[in-house]
Amino acid sequence: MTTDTVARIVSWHPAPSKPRYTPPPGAVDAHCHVFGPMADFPFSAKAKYLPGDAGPEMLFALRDHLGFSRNVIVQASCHGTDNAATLNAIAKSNGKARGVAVVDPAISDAELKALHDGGIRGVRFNFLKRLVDDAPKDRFLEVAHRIQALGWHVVIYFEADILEEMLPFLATIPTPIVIDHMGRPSMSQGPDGAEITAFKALMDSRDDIWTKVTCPDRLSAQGDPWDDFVEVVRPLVERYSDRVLWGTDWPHPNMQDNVPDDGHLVDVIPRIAVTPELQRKLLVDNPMRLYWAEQT
Ligand SMILES: O=C(O)c1cc(C(=O)O)oc(=O)c1
Repeated sequence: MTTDTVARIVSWHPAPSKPRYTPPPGAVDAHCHVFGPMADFPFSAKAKYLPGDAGPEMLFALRDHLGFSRNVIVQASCHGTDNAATLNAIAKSNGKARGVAVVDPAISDAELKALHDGGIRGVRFNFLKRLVDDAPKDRFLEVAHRIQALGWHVVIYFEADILEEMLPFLATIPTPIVIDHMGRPSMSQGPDGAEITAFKALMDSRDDIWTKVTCPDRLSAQGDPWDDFVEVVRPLVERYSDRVLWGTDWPHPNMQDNVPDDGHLVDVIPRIAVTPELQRKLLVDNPMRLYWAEQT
């Protein structure tokens, strides 16, 4: 993408409301991103969108505004396999952020170790054709084997229509797996719909598959306050209470036509995790086990 001719996209709310719900102390926003700033951290030549700057200062201000304590920063596709922007944000967080990288499968062991020292605890494999040009399963599998020694996990982003064909690949991954946005099931099919049922079967196939119960704004067919999402996701949070993570998804890549209010996203939490215990697991215990294991 040539960065001098394309308008830069703003996909986040200019002034998110203050949530009514107060997260428990130590709550982790376990899925968010940073974009740039571009002058310091240019976007990938292969990026499928060109966002405005949404750097660490903005992310940490939002964290505080929403009542969270920590962030897990997931390398956004617009930065390709150069994790410098993500590492920069982690370095500026005073220990309050860790990250998930996207790597070139040819990465050296020394480079992986440097990512670990910079706060990375997982790698992301992205299978969305609108975001990446290729997703080589055989090479991803090699990476998954190599990160085992570091105690990392893999984060996988795919859509419900390819769940079936992903199953053999997922079964061979030797590390814990985190599925982004539940593999994007249809919410309009309801809590017993075919797509969420297939997803639960995947969750049942291994006890080390986790998921992010994120993105009502992306997945709901109804819009804010996303009642269809709540109806489908609440049973999931109860059934897999030790393997669910929550995040804002800020700055909401590609959501410029349907920008969510982050305060409203936080107010979904007590509707999908209906007891203080479920909320503590979702927001504190679970993400701490995956990302700050040495402190648990
Ligand atoms: O659905 C998306 O457009 C999207 C994109 C990215 C990314 O560009 O990395 O990350 C996400 O979590 C979601």
